[in-house]
Amino acid sequence: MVIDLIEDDPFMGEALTERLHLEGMHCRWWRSARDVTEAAQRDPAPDVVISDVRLGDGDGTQLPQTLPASWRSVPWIFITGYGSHALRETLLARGALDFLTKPLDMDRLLRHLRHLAQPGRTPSGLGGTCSCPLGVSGEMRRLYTLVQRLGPHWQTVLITGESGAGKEELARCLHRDTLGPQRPFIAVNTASLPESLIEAELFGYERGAFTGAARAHRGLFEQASGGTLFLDEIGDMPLTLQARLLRVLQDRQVTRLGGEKPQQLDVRLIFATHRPLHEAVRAGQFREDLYYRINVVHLHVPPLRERPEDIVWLAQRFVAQWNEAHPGRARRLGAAAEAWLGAQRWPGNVRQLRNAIERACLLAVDEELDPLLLSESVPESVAPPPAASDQGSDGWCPAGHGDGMVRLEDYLRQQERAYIERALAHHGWQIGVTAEALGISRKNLWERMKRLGIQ
Ligand SMILES: Nc1ncnc2c1ncn2[C@@H]1O[C@H](COP(=O)(O)OP(=O)(O)OP(=O)(O)O)[C@@H](O)[C@H]1O
Repeated sequence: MVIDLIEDDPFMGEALTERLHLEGMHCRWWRSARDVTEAAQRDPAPDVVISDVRLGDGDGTQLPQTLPASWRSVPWIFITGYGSHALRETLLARGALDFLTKPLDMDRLLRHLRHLAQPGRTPSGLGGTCSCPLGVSGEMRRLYTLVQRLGPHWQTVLITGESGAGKEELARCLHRDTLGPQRPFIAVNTASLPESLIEAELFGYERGAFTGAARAHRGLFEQASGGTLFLDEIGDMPLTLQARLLRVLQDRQVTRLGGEKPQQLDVRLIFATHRPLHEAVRAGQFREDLYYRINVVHLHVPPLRERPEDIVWLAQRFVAQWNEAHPGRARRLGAAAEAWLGAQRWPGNVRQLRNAIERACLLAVDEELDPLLLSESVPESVAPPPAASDQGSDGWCPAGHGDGMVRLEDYLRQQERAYIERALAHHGWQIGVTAEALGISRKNLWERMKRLGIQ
């Protein structure tokens, strides 16, 4: 993998190139906007660009626009000593992979580079005006490209992905971008409705169709007419209803319960499930004919842990949403909080991340969110509960100063030690494998173990 570094500060440039060479990466260093512009006329584009924002002879953020298109289509990471939240948002929205402030979080930079170097990854770049509302990772941008290609014509779409990964968010995005926000979007969780009610809710009923049907009721198919009906948890739908749904898909008509006149169906149906449907088919819990019928256009939302570039981007969005809804109680993520967020696996996906941010925003005393506060919102976080002997009187915090708090450095050191020990145990104390899993070099792991007293 070829990395191009654009950096006018000689110390920073030298330190970075040396470090990347030590990590076994090939890095070319351009000291000015002019140098890289000349290089771009004669050399092929690298695999990734790391660029300073303020260059002696130009603005690094404008540089991509002046370079050939092939240079814009690779990932760009911006680094700066003068970070602003607004600039960060703008660059990420434009498609930058990340925006790092100096002093650089080297581990985070290396994580990105190693991730990009993995075989089979198709990184995406700045794409000019491209702005993906789903995330900044290559995976989410690819999904968004698919959404745009689908256009308004497809009538049936299947979305799969773990719970909380963003299936409904994708469905809403598909609806907005291809049918338009003014059309109806109706979401229904088929697993949350009692079996006896689902049919009446979906198909509607005529007056007197059953005891208690005092007046006619428009079903969800009718209510979503001209727009989208999003049917969530389709894998848990009862078999009897599956048969009825299949008929709807075949005839594209719906009839109210107790009614006689079928109505033409003018609705896009988006089905979603967190269950592997083919397994449900094999287990006899899902009709095979229905499976083939709905599995024409299939979009898969990867879990958050498989697209770590999205974590901080999403977190920033949630903080920005909080700030908008709570004027005068501004919150912001500092480098420590971002590093902590990026190190989590988020088994509950984006929903869990959103909840953690909202809770921390609510409970925070200071503007900058404390990683400790965030970790309390994530019970499955890498942070193990402190040993009983370490707990303060209220049981949540290691004893330190008189107020029950410990210094942040001590807390982070404790977390780092526990995480590395856990990783080592998981990988049978094999240094090489553990270092690779943690995204650091063997040497780096040895150094950390020595510093943290891990034997
Ligand atoms: N790309 C995204 N941008 C902003 N918010 C998102 C994104 N993806 C998910 N979310 C938020 O995360 C939460 C969970 O997302 P969503 O409901 O779409 O997940 P899901 O996969 O449909 O979950 P489930 O299977 O449990 O229904 C929601 O609050 C949603 O707004």
